[in-house]
Amino acid sequence: MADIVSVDSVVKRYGELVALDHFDLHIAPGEILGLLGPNGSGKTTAINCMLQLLTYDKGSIELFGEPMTPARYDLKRRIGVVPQQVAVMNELTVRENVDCFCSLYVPDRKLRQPLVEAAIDFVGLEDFIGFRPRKLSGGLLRRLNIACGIAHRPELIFFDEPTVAVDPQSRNAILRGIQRLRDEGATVVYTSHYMEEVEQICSRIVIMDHGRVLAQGTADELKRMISVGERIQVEVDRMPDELLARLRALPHAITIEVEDDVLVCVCEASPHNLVDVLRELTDAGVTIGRVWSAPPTLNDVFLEITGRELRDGAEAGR
Ligand SMILES: Nc1ncnc2c1ncn2[C@@H]1O[C@H](COP(=O)(O)OP(=O)(O)OP(=O)(O)O)[C@@H](O)[C@H]1O
Repeated sequence: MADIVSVDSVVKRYGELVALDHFDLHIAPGEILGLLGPNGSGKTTAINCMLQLLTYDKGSIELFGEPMTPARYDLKRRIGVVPQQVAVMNELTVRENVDCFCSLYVPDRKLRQPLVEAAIDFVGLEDFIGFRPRKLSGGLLRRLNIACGIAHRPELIFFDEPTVAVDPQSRNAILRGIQRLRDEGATVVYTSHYMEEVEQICSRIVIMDHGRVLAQGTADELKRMISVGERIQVEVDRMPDELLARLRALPHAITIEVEDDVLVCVCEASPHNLVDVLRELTDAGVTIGRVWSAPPTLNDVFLEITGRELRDGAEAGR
């Protein structure tokens, strides 16, 4: 089937700054595509170019197999946007807000009414229909933002960091909702700083930085692209320097550190890593507590591919 989104070699400059540098993106129908990148990597710029909210300098963008231009209202009607900043009208109630956004696409009030009800049910705001936004918690506001973006039943939906500053219950409701939208036939572009969310719901992930695509694939494919194969952690009572040196000389060791009496060994993939580490520890007479071994995370992928943490300092505490 033809791609729903085809972005080819798009260049977007803000003065001297190249925000998109020959950016490519192809999305098949029914995908939940995770667009991952550190702050300032160009995610929002890419989305805004696709939506024609920004002009770009070079390249081409097709949506639903048609060239996307600012005047293609027929295509825009088939798209839903849930922006990063909550964008609702404070003087309107929850129901009026959803109705107002939906009316931009569905002018007929009779046709609109069931769509508005369905969107409110979808995000679980039935008990709040008469509330004005300032009476809603951060999580409920985000859910209202989503209802406003999806009420007209778009085929392609952009979620730009929809779970920032959201309580865990609302976050889970939002993630389940996105999966349901996909199950009902929508294609989704999802940007987030939270890798566990991306891993949970996205069928494919694109990692970008400096306006370029650095890697793409399923979470498992991305994990196989990097050198890290395993992270072994062992509780130890002590760690003599010469033992640390021996561990660092093991054939597949990448980094060996001790953090709060836990030895953390990041290794390349090999069937013998755990046996090798434990043998060195027992030979040295170190007392061993709990032992964990885990495959690489998307964070490892991100770090190795971009050289940067996905979360910046302000958000790392979440
Ligand atoms: N209107 C603008 N004028 C000038 N530079 C801009 C403008 N908007 C964005 N930029 C710059 O373009 C680059 C890409 O920004 P963009 O907002 O697309 O990144 P992002 O990946 O969405 O970041 P974040 O995760 O923080 O939302 C950044 O260096 C940013 O400072």
